[in-house]
Amino acid sequence: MNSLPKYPKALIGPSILSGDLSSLTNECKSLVDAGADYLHLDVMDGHFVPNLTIGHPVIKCLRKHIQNIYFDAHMMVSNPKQWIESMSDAGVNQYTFHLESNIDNVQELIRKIKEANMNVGIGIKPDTDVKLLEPYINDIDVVLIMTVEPGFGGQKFMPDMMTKVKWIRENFPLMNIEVDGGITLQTVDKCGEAGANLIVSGSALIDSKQRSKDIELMRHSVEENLSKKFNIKINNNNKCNN
Ligand SMILES: O=C(CO)[C@@H](O)[C@H](O)COP(=O)(O)O
Repeated sequence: MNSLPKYPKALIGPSILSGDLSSLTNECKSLVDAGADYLHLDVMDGHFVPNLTIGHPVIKCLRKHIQNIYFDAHMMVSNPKQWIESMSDAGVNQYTFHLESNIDNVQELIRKIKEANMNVGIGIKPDTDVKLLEPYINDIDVVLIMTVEPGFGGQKFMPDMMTKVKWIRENFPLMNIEVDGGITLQTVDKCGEAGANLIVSGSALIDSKQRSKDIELMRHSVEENLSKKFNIKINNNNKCNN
């Protein structure tokens, strides 16, 4: 079984979007060596967002070179049902789709992702009401709160999104809450203070000259906040299992 830790832990998942995609394996290995807890893979289809990135053929090749890390696929695609089997076959551990994409039946989509042996995430864009997630939260593994408009790396963090994170942490205390977009050493504190525990950081970590230290600083900030504000205890085994 591919799993996240049972209780919310502070985990750092670098996004490879701003990395050197011509050397994806090396880029990912360097992030894993620097202490990444998981890798966040941004999949874009040019319809749901105005950008194109990588798909399952690339991820499948990547998986042949990197086995011991959890792959979190952020599916910024119009038809998330279409890619479930191929992403599972490519070695993806978590399939996060967007509530705003074309979905006939959300529960059926969740079921199909689980049947394909992947964890389920649901993401929402900045303009989407967090309460729309409520009917599904107990059936999924991760909620993804976008802190920028999806589509591009290097955008500015939207602090207003922290009210959504707080609402989820207060109402679903054990939920894995992932935040993504504009997260740096300057903005990560706000994420942990609001109750986020899964931190996606792209350009800040890719461009860093001290990735290992920055990953550690980000993790420490989130651990401190989770334990102080929400009494969520952390143990040392932080890795996600693949
Ligand atoms: O999903 C996305 C963008 O759509 C993100 O994963 C970004 O790639 C994060 O990059 P930074 O904002 O941290 O540079």
